[in-house]
Amino acid sequence: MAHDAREPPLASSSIPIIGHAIGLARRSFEYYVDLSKQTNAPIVTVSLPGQKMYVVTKPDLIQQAQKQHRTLAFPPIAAKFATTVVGLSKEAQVILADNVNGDDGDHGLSMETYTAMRVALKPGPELDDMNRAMLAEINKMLHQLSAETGTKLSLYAWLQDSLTVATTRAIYGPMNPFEDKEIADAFWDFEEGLMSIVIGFLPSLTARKPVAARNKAVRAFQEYYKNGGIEQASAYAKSRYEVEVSNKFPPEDIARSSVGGTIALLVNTVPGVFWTMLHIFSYTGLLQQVRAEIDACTRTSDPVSDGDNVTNTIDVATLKENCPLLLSTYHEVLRYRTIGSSVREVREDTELGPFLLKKGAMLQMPARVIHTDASCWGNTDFNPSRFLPEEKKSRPGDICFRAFGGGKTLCPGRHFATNEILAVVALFIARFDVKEPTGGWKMPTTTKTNVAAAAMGPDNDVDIEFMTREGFKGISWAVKLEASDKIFSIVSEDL
Ligand code: HEM
Repeated sequence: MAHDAREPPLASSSIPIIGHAIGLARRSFEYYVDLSKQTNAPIVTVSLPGQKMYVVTKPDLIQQAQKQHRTLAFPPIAAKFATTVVGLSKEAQVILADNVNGDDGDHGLSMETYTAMRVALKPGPELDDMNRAMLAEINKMLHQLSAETGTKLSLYAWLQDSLTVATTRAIYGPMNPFEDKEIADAFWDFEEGLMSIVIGFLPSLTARKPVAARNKAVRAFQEYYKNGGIEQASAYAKSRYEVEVSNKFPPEDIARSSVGGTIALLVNTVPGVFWTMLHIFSYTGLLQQVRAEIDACTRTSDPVSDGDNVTNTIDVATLKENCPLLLSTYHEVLRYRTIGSSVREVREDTELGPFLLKKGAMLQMPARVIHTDASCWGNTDFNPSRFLPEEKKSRPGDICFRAFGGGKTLCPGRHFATNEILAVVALFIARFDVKEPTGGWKMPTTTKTNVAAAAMGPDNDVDIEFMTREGFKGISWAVKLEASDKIFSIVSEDL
């Protein structure tokens, strides 16, 4: 592949033509880190069979790339990815392609969907309603655990099953298709085989299992819409649906797009809770400190004025104001455990700083490279105190934190996800004691992580043994959220 001297320096490979493709297949998200160490340049050119790719390795250059969103564009890639992953019809592809990148204004399915999602997910009454519905489900899911004596649990499997129902019920309402365990399992079979659908030459042959699982979930969504399930859904689901109907998206494609949309809802939140819990359990002394913060903002009902039953109430808004170590730990888990790469298509020859990017190439901005860069973070070992307000002053700019991407495509679900993760973690820690496994905690490896995800996935589950905390037996628990007018500023754009 021709290389202009003004393009970013070429990353070398010992095996010609396919060397980088092999590296990516073998090392997954760590390959970008290998490349950045090997070249020590702010951006490198990586030659893949049939595709030129640039990998940005420094946050300043990422900021510049984000500002050029017309020529370094995300929506065209998202549209192609969605088309393949959920199997959109030809008719739907034409509708989606119309003004896909917003070059002719804000009209069209692509642009209107982004706007609808951002509006419904921004802090305010609509998001509060969705969060409250989600928190009520989370409280039920923890209630079902109530363990007076030692109980064993496979942590990841439990989180995946429970959060799938809790989250999707909050989004799709009481007729939510994922209430049916078969549909929930079909969704996760589809998600597990997602990359084989993307890479497959003829997915219906080469990715049979995930395609069949996806189609099962699609049929369940078709039934849901036919039976009017959307009428009782959240503002988020309703506004997406209304945009699709007004753009004349065919009904089957609306169901397909809903299966695709559920990926964003679930795939990063489940590992987000899993890793936050494991890091808190395993880091010496952290569980006790975080628990003391949570206990201090748990309200216990007064048996005289509130009745005989003692109820402990946790307010997520209070947690976010009064538990700095819990928040710092969550923030650090995201730094340490996210890998998401913001991807852009180079739509015309574009200058990025002193470099020339060629039309047709793909631009990757992997969070993992920035999150493991010692020039941003100093010592990059896991440090739960890193994001405490007092520590923050001695850290470089927040542009180094890339867990939710940034710029125009900054994750609009970050507030919803943050509330969900903090609520599950806080309620679990407040209610239960966890027994340290014989031989200590072992963090699962993450080599099988789906590279399209934003968070690492564990290669194996972790079995935990837990029981109700001493002195907390027979207590009822409630979780609530006062109006979230004070948001937790997790990325520099929120400040
Ligand atoms: C811990 C959980 C989550 C993480 C780590 C995460 C991370 C990300 C990342 C890295 C991006 C790409 C940003 C870019 O390209 O610059 C993204 C985009 C997106 N996320 Fe999330 N996300 C999470 C949860 C959620 C949830 C719960 C929702 C929905 C309620 C959601 C909805 C979206 C959407 C719609 C986009 C596309 C935005 C656009 O293209 O404008 N995410 N997310």
